[in-house]
Amino acid sequence: MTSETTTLPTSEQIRRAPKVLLHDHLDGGLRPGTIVDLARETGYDGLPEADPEKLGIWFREAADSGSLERYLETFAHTCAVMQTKEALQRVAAECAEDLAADGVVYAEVRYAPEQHLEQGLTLEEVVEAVNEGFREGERRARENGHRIRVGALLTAMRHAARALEIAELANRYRDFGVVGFDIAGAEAGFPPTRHLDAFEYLKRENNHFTIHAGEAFGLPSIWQALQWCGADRLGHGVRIIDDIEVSDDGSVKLGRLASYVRDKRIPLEMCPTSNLQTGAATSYAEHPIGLLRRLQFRLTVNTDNRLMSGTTMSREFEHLVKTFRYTLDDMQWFTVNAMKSAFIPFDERLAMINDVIKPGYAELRAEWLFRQVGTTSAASRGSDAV
Ligand SMILES: O=c1[nH]cnc2c1ncn2[C@H]1C[C@H](O)[C@@H](CO)O1
Ligand SMILES: [Zn+2]
Repeated sequence: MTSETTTLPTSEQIRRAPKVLLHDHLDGGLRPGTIVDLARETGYDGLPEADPEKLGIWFREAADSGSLERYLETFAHTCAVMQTKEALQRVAAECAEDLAADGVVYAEVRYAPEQHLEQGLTLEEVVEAVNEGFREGERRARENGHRIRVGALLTAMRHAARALEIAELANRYRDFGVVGFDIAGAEAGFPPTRHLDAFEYLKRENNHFTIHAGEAFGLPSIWQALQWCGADRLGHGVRIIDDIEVSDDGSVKLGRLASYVRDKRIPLEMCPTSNLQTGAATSYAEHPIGLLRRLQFRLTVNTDNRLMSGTTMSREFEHLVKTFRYTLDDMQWFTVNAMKSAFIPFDERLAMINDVIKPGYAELRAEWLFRQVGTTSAASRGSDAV
């Protein structure tokens, strides 16, 4: 049988397929050329390279250290050039444009407002500048024939002590471009319960949050994020694999925490390339996404930091297609999972799934029907064609 359900999608199809991105850092996705421009405009002289191409390579290599802590050091340069309203607007607009050009139809992009106050902006000014940038990027994308909707997630840094303040900020801008909250930064030594007050506040406000957990630290971090803090989703969560036993005969046994995560349909924001760089996984082939997909966890595919990982949503899917032979059906499964797990209202998620995602994949799946037949004669093809 020949149909798109059995053949692998091409790079072009992967790019055109509607995609949903839940885990992408604004300060981890700048265009290298923009960093160079902004450094010149704002007088930042700390960049390790002045040439955009070399700078892009520098970020990828510096982030390729095998350690989350060293990976995070590279953000000093991106945050350094994101300290004015104009810079934040430009970076946010380009982010929306780049995602849309890559076929992303819905994205939740996160950043830590507290990291953009060095030149006197207030937290509110930061949020409003980024929101304006996203709206501008959505407009420009539309002019170029793409449709995208971008929501912001406000991140608090886990080594700092401003989580409650940032959670309040997220709540205040809830109907104005901000769809949720997150904590990020070094995981080992900074358990999510340090910020329990922020999570309890958001729960009382019926608001949504995700927590980076189970990336550089294992099960205790995931357990705390879910059972103490009440996270709606897990940023990464790959280490849940530590609670799953695969025997030599192929049988699989889930521990209590892994069972809970699967039974409760807790969304896992998988970021394969980022995990290879920080040492959370050793190769695409051995990335837990393969097993977790087979076990039907609620998995989503994400970029984390497009600049540091030299990646895009399409590239992440290309790696998965090549490694696990995922089809368009698999891509749709990941995409519907992501849309179900988004922080916008249910009716909007449903409309995105039914009116944008499913028709988009259906169109791609139907392409083989319209492929032009060659000049081969019926005789040379044999007589058993149906
Ligand atoms: O993968 C990550 N794990 C933990 N923290 C991260 C990761 N990627 C980026 N961050 C941090 C660095 C950024 O400055 C911050 C806000 O986007 O979030
Ligand atoms: Zn992240």
